[in-house]
Order: sequence, then C-alpha cells, then structure tokens
Amino acid sequence: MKMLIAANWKMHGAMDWIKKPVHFDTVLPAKDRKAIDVLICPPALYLAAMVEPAMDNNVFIGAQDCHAADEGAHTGDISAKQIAETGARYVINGHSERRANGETDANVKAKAEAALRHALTPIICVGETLDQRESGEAQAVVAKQLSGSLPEVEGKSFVVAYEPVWAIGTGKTATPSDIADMHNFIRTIVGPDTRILYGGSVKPANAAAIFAVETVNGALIGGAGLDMYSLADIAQAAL
Ligand SMILES: O=C(CO)COP(=O)(O)O
Repeated sequence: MKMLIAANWKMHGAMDWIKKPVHFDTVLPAKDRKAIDVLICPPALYLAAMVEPAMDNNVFIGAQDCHAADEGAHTGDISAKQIAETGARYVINGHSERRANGETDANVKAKAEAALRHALTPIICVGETLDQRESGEAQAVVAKQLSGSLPEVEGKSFVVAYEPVWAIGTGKTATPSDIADMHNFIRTIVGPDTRILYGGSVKPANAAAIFAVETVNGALIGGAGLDMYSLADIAQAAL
C-alpha cells in the first residue's frame, strides 16, 4: 500500500504559505517520490489558492474539518461539497483537538459520510488520552471511537489516523511497539485495504522507526509539517 505523508497545518499559516507545496517539490521532486502520496491540509481559507499549484507538483490538498450538511444556516462552517469544489481531495475528521471541543463519534461519522458523498477521502482520527492508556483502556477507547465514527458507505475508502492524544504536540512519541500493537488492533477492525496513519510528534529523527512498523501506512504530521525541509525529510524516510 502506498504510504500517505500528510501535514496538518492546524491554525498556522499566512497567505504566502500557499507557495509551500511548490517549495516542497523543489526540496523533494515528484519524480523522486512516486512511491508515496503527499498531502497538505492548510486552514480552509487557503484551500482554493493552493490546489492548483499543489496538484501541478503532485501534492494533494485537504481540509481539516467539514460540516455534515451540504448547505444551511451554519455560521462559520464549511461543507464537504464546498471543499470538494476547490479541488481538494481529503478532509480530516474527528481530530482530537475538535473532539476536545465536543465533537462526538456520531458527528465524526456524519462528517465522514458527507465527505464521501462529495468524493473526498476522510481521514478519521482516533486515539486515547494518557489517563486512558495508563488505566489499560487504550484499545477499548479506540475500538469505541472506530465503531462510532467510521462511515458506513459501501465501496468507498477512508483513512484512519491513530493519534494518541498524549503524543500530540508534546514531543512524546508512542514507541514503535505501542504503535504496532494499536495498528495491528485497528487493522483487525478496518481490514487489509485501509490506510492507517500514525500521528503524534512525528519528526525527521523518528520517522524511519515509525515507518518500519509493518502496519503503518503513513503519518499525520503537525509541527514538523510546517517546514518543507522537515516534511521532505519525513517523506524521504517513507521511500
Ligand atoms: O495532531 C497532529 C497531527 O494531526 C500531530 O501534531 P504534532 O506532530 O505536532 O504532534
């Protein structure tokens, strides 16, 4: 399965960042990375401007969230239909930073199904907190999130990102053996054809060890994905 190297820019960036996919291609040209897919998920207001230059450089663009409805009175929200119209191809659903603000499994599932209705590939995030891991509940938490959040749409593919909450933005990475245990478990639920990404303090220094885990099909990268040199170093580790 082709690895997916995905940068989640969160609420970072400015207008001049729309050129970053072009810079990425200068650092790691498309001809040298045919074996992987590269995705950048900027704040939504940059999507439309980024898609064309990014696609020209074989970089996919995705959004960080979408609404479950196609349109309506939802101030501040953006629909999957509108995201798809920009030419973006992916959308992150259920990131822990949104779940922490009240997003439920049912919300995530409805959003992922909206994404699939508009030919976007949802990246559905799951992961346990430190308390849940320390009390031995990590797998049960992830199983519950998956059973409530995965879209039920025949024949459509989605991506799962395992992001332990305690590893996000903390510099603490799950060990390759923790990642292997959870990814193997997730694999038993999603089957052989679904990409499973790891996210949580992925950096150039630890990427090779993470990608060596057999059931890891790529990474969802926060901080290290803001800099195109470090994103390229991580992508290189997947080649
Ligand atoms: O939340 C993440 C990606 O979605 C991970 O963030 P960091 O790589 O900054 O830990």
